[in-house]
Amino acid sequence: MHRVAFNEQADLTNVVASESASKSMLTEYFKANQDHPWARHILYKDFPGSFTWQRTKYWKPRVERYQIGRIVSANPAEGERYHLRVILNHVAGKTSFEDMLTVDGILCGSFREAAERLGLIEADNTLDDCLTEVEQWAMPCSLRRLFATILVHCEPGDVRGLWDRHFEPMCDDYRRAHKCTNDVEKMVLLDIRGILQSMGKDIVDFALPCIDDEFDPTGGDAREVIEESTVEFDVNDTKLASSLNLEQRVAYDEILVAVDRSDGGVFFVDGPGGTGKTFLYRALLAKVRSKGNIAIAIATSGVAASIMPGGRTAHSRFKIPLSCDDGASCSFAKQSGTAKLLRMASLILWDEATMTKRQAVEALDNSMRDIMGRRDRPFGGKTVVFGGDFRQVLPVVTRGSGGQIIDATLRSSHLWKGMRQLRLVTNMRAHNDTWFADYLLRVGNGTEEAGDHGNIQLPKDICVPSTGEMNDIEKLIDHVFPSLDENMSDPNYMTCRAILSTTNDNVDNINLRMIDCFKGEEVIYHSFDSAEDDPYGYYAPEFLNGLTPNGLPPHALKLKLNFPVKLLRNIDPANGLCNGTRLVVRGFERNAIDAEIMIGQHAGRRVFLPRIPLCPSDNDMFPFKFKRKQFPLRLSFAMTINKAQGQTIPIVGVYLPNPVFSHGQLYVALSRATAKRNIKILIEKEKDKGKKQTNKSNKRKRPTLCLQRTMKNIVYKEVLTS
Ligand SMILES: Nc1ncnc2c1ncn2[C@@H]1O[C@H](COP(=O)(O)OP(=O)(O)OP(=O)(O)O)[C@@H](O)[C@H]1O
Repeated sequence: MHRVAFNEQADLTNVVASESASKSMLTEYFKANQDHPWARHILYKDFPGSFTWQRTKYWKPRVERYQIGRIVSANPAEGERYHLRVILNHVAGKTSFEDMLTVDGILCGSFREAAERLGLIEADNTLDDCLTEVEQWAMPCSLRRLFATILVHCEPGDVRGLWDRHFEPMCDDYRRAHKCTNDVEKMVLLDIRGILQSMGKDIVDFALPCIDDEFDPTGGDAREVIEESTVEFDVNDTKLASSLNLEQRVAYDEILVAVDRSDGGVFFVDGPGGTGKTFLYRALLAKVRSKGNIAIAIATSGVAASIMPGGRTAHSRFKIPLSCDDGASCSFAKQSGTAKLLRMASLILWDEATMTKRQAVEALDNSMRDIMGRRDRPFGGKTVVFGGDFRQVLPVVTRGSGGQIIDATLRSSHLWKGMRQLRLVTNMRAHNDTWFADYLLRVGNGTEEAGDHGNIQLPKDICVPSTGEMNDIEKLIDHVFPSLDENMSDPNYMTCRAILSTTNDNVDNINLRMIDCFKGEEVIYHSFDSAEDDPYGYYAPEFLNGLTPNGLPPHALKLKLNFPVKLLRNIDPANGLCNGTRLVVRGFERNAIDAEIMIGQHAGRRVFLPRIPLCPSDNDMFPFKFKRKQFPLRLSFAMTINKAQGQTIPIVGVYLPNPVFSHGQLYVALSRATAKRNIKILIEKEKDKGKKQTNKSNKRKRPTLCLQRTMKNIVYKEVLTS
């Protein structure tokens, strides 16, 4: 498959028969791979970096000078030529066309089939394959959950076909106990309906068989009420009340008095990181729920929600508009299930409220006054408890000034004055290291003495020392992940450690290094990318493959067994699968990933994830609508500081190649640790940054890095003063 240039007058038979015509850059690339085993890891497009193309038609190993290569383009409409190119762009070391067509020992009939088998282009039946692969060894209940996930997140075209083809494996457990096929079908449908409801969807929106009302055990109750009234409370949590410290006890008693009186009350539990706010919430939730009453636990972020029993994000539970202005309301009606739930609830508990925009809280207040018919009482006279720490990260206001951020906080709300303040002051996370606890508080309050450039001094023993013998990042990695080889399959080892940094780029940098440190076979999942509104194919697939906007997984997702990963979407918040949930990879299929939840009340649960279509959250990022079909996962050896808020991480590394840039970031990073000895921080600075380039050749020199012991500490004091 190559082009031949020949003279107009030449005899075509001779042209075709000539040795020169049988050679092309591609056939000689195959030959070079046969002759030079060391070249077999080099992709075709990168070949000119190591070889030069000779006039006499062969690739000669390059002696010096690096060169960038180029590969002729092919449009998807060109069929086989395009698919050949897709394989060349992703697979190195091929030695013949036949070798290119051979995948897992099977000779494919076309490059399209080979690319499909390699997972480089999307097959027509990936969703069917996903279910079939998981059917081999998953329990029917896990299959039903995967089926519901596919309905909600994968945009299946033929829902009824999927149902028909996969019904049998989904009903295995029910069939063993029931003879009647009709009954079995209704039971499977009811289970799927429940799962869909927990994902915020209604089964009637999907082309599935109807459920007879006589089979409906819910008796027509609103799903929101059923969900919350059936949240199981951990019996151990009911015992937490006896180990509350004095400040927690005062708060606990005062809130419960308000709940028992049913006459309302709005509280704000104010405590620096680690003072046991979440511990207190668990005790409160268990107490109220153990009496058969409804306590709604919500949090601003998915991660914080997944730590609380029965926790949901505030936006999903109360249908708060994602961007709401002053005077907004939640988008549920007075007769809706959400309104019914709110009227029935004895307690509403909102964690990490300091991270939410005040307008979201005001929207809930507005709606509650309405549905309770008590416009004069905050939250319509319900007992509502907010909690958080203004020393930590505040609401995100895109490109907002300090003033705009402060104005967006709950503290600037008209509701703030009416909130009864309950203060926690004892750091229970670092209670064995009082020096560290005091130091953290000074950092959080902005009272730690700052030097000339507004930087604060970090304790010498928490900074990675620079010895010049080893790469400094590797020293940080060694501190956080010691003896990785022996511990890589231990979920406890993985759960209690992470490296934190400010930006996604820094985090990706660390995660990529960790891939090589981790033993085991690497599996690469490639995404299927498209520009939705580009019918003429102006945006080439490899251009789209090169994009990795915030919040999306990479085109080539590299995984190994037991890798820690984090979820990038709210797949099923009610069952612990929120944006930010930490998981461990336990198994691979071509179209499904088996993972185990690492933290929160659902820790230990196994879930199957399909590839799902994902779009960037910022619609204006590109001049086209970018869509990536990929597993919604990123590695989580390292994560951003903002994502770590709310989590206790006993062994923490902090990587700061550039200064922190927002209020509370340094404090959140440091305060995840339980003691000074469990945290290491690496602050790099370019040595000659700011100095003028004197190099005459004007070549950019590789920057030399030096380690620092000082760091900027951004604290908006206005938000901390009462
Ligand atoms: N009364 C207590 N007895 C024993 N341990 C406690 C108590 N209160 C809190 N802890 C422990 O202290 C640690 C920090 O508590 P918790 O996560 O509740 O703090 P937090 O205020 O929610 O922190 P953050 O603001 O960082 O989310 C946890 O490991 C928790 O189990």
